[in-house]
Amino acid sequence: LLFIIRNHSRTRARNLPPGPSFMTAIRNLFYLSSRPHKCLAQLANIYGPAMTIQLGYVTTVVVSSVSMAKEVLLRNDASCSYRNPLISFSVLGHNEATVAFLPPNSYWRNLRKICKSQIFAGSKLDATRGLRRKVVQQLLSHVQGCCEAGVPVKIGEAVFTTSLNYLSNAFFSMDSADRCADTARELRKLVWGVAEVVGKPNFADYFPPIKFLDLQGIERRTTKLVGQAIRIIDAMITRRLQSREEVGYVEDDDVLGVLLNISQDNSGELKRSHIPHLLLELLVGGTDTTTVTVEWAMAELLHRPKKLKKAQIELEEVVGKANPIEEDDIARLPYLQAIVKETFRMHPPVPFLVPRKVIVDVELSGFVVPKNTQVLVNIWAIGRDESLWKNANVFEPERFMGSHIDIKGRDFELIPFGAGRRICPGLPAAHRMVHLTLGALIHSFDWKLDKGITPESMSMVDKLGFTLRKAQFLQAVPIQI
Ligand code: HEM
Repeated sequence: LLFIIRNHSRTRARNLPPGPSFMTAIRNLFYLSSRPHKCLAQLANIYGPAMTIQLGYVTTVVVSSVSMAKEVLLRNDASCSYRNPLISFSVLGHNEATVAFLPPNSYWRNLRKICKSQIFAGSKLDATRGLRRKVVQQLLSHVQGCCEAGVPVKIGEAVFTTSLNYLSNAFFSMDSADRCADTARELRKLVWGVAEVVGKPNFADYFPPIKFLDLQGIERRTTKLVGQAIRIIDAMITRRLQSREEVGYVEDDDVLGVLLNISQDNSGELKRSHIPHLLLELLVGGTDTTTVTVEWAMAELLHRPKKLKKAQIELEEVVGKANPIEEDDIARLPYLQAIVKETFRMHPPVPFLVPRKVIVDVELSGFVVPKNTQVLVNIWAIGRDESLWKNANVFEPERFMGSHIDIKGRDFELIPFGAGRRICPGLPAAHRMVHLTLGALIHSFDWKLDKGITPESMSMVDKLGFTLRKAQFLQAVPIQI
């Protein structure tokens, strides 16, 4: 109860956006903790597109419309670009070394610049095209194995492995098939574990006086997992530095090599001790988001098999039956692109963006949002807004055919990667990976649901953890085309 209502009456006194009463907040307590995106969207229908809700000690303003999202992310981008470092992300100094939780200061700008120019620039991604081709080929081999054995594929698990293989290859030249296999397996377990534990709502975030009790054990578990992951990455750094010393020069143009070079040039752009945290952040942030997108897209296509057929026909016509899909094909596959956009509209992996915080009083359409307020942009609600999208709850990729709407942060009806200065830096990599993986899965195989499940009976319920996942993971049976 404390989680929801503390200071409720005090907040009413200020010129804050309206919000639910004490009793409504209590009635919604259970719902709020399990499916907050939906609960807050329903409350926004009553209180309006800017709404105040008291979460324990944290006054929170939730915005749920295109015009209010523009107020936050465009007009007031500078003042709304701070973060509220959650306990899970602050263990072992993680928040001081990572892009997502630093305040928008000069060090954060350095890290963004490094991401933009050294990791996710078009030329860098072009250079790692072969890596993505390879890991997607490994995924298809796994699916082929399941196909021959007649067993279903756990789509989320398989795509998680693929995304992580790609990132760890690009970051550390680590191939799970080679001698580093043990380290790769260990890292996989840890990245999965970190995403699990940081996705749990931690009451202590909203009620700091009980933080020291760590009642849910989240701080303890995160510290353990993050600590183990950092040690593994640190060991890789030590090995890399040793081989640089021994050999004098090693061919290490992977991300780790590039980051080490930057940290050694004494410009202060990047601290050496921050490299493991930064790499861990990118691994965790990049893997789960891409995975749930592909899993939801596959789920929607199995839920509506005619759309799956239509996508397969497009792939056959553009790519050719006997050819594997390549990244260059994506631009010539408008229906595949429409499927991905429609998936982002209905199932944005990060439905509130990463929570923002204002550090000065900010005026939003006549309301005053006082300093230290947390600001959530409910992009799930925007994606389901019937005034923007006809039949908003129906998966209809056709709505994007011939539409100018893009996902790059300019069209506020669809901002799965956020917008403004905090927009996701991994967007270019995610764009390639999601289209390539999904395209390959449906181009190489036909799919049916597991025994006893029909398109009509399959569950499409979601659950919010670190990302917005399917509550029941998707299993599907591949069929040779
Ligand atoms: C489908 C895939 C992805 C989605 C939907 C997604 C979505 C998001 C969103 C909504 C934000 C917050 C933006 C805001 O506050 O306005 C974000 C931030 C971020 N994302 Fe992604 N992301 C994806 C993939 C990736 C990948 C592949 C990486 C890196 C490998 C990555 C790294 C980051 C980082 C470092 C931030 C923090 C940026 C900052 O605070 O300045 N993301 N992402």
